[in-house]
Amino acid sequence: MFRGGMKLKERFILGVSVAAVLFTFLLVVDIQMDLGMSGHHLVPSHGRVKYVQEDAAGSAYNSFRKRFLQKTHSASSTNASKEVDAAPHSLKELPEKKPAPSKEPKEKHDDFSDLMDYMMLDSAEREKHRVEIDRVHPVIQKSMEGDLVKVGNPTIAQLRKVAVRENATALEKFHLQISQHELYPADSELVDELIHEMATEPILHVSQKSGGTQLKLVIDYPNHLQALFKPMRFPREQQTLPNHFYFTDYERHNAEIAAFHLDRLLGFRRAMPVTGRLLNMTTELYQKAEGDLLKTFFVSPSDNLCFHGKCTYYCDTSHAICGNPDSLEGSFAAFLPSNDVAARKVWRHPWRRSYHKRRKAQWETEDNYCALVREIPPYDRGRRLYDLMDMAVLDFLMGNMDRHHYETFRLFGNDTFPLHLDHGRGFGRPFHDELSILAPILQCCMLRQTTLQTLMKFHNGPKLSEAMRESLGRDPVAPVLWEPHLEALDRRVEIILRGIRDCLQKGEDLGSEPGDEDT
Ligand SMILES: Nc1ncnc2c1ncn2[C@@H]1O[C@H](COP(=O)(O)OP(=O)(O)OP(=O)(O)O)[C@@H](O)[C@H]1O
Ligand SMILES: [Mn+2]
Repeated sequence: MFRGGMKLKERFILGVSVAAVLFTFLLVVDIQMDLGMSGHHLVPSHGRVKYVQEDAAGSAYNSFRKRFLQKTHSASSTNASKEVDAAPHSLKELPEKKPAPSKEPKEKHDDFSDLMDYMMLDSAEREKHRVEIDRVHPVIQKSMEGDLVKVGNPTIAQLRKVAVRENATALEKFHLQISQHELYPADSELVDELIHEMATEPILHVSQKSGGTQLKLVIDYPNHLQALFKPMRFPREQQTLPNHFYFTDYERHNAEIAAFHLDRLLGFRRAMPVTGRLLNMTTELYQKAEGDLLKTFFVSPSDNLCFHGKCTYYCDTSHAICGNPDSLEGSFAAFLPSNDVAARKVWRHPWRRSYHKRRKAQWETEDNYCALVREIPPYDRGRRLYDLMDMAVLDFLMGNMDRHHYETFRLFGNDTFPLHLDHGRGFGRPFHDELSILAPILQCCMLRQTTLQTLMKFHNGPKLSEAMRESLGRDPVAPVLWEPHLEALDRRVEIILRGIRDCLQKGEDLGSEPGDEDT
């Protein structure tokens, strides 16, 4: 009797659990597809929008081939298409290309051991292979100029001949230790210190940052600590609106936080430290603002304190940033050194987009665009072109299409790293892999060996998503990313590896695929 009762109870609990799981599943599907069953839409202010669940790794490639690389292929009658047109030959060192991974969960893990084998080859063997696959330039750059040469890596303090004062603040110390090849060393304690200070120190003053298209505030703390603040505008689940161009997409504060962690995990260390923080709208913003910024504060119909600031995009009453009811989340990026400590040079990115509704950029139409770039200083020598490949890796992983310019510190000359700045438009479309962001890598067929090794490590070892989850878990506004963005990272790592494999394989022509030509 008693046992029978338990069974009934168990059955009941089981039934309820199954129903709950099913309901959650339906709700998730509903929200993803915006079918309207949940009765709540993610984008109420912009009406109903359908998101398309897209792109297995393979189909993403095909669409990229069609859009960008096919032209190169069809122009292969000119002999200027070596970069992407690898002629078919036999290949002894590398195993045959494995079938493209599909969405099937049972699919065998492709460990890319062929790439591992390649990295074991010595220079002579690599050279032989390069000739065999008919490539003009090496694909994977080991040591030498493309790699980070750490012999002689002077810091700003050394070059400017200033001693670091004992009582210098964390940000001053950070600025002075920036070196020719990285913003901070792998074991930097200053980064944690800075992050802690930006997240906890009292806010003394708030003003608007001039320049740039969207609202940004300069936050002043005690001891000359300064941060660049980007406010939260949307919940984490909000995706890029399908009809928004990358250049009109809203900036996401959490993308700035996540990009810093991603840059650090990839071993680049070219992004300034960023932390999340929950602010009190009244005491930490309204009461610390003045002048033009102060004039834009108002109380919304639902009694929340709001402001919109002054800027080119989305700085008006209908795009106000409001407290909920009185707290506001934001990203805080440590301020770069001022111009008198370390002036920066701004470079146009060779693979920048057109930033025009209808126009295409040169790299989208030019045959063999990479060969042109390779001729032009500073891309003709040293680390810079490899740095652009790293930047493409970072941007592809987070889906950032907004890389029009980049900056370097002048005092280091040309043989220095590009700063990874401005990632507010990353992490917008977790179900879409934007292959065109990989154009530099796929058109030039080149990557730094250290970057490849890092990607391989994350593909075969503990996943990048896990490392990010753990790293972001320490942020004050964790969870920083919506889960699908983390899953996208692992999928995209594999896509990059497949791109590099294609580059290393004979008979692999990124410019074409059988039956692909007329579509
Ligand atoms: N951490 C920082 N400290 C100081 N200045 C910064 C920092 N990050 C970026 N900047 C500067 O602020 C300017 C604007 O930043 P950002 O690119 O993030 O804004 P934006 O609105 O996205 O600009 P745009 O619309 O032109 O892309 C940049 O030119 C950069 O030089
Ligand atoms: Mn920007």
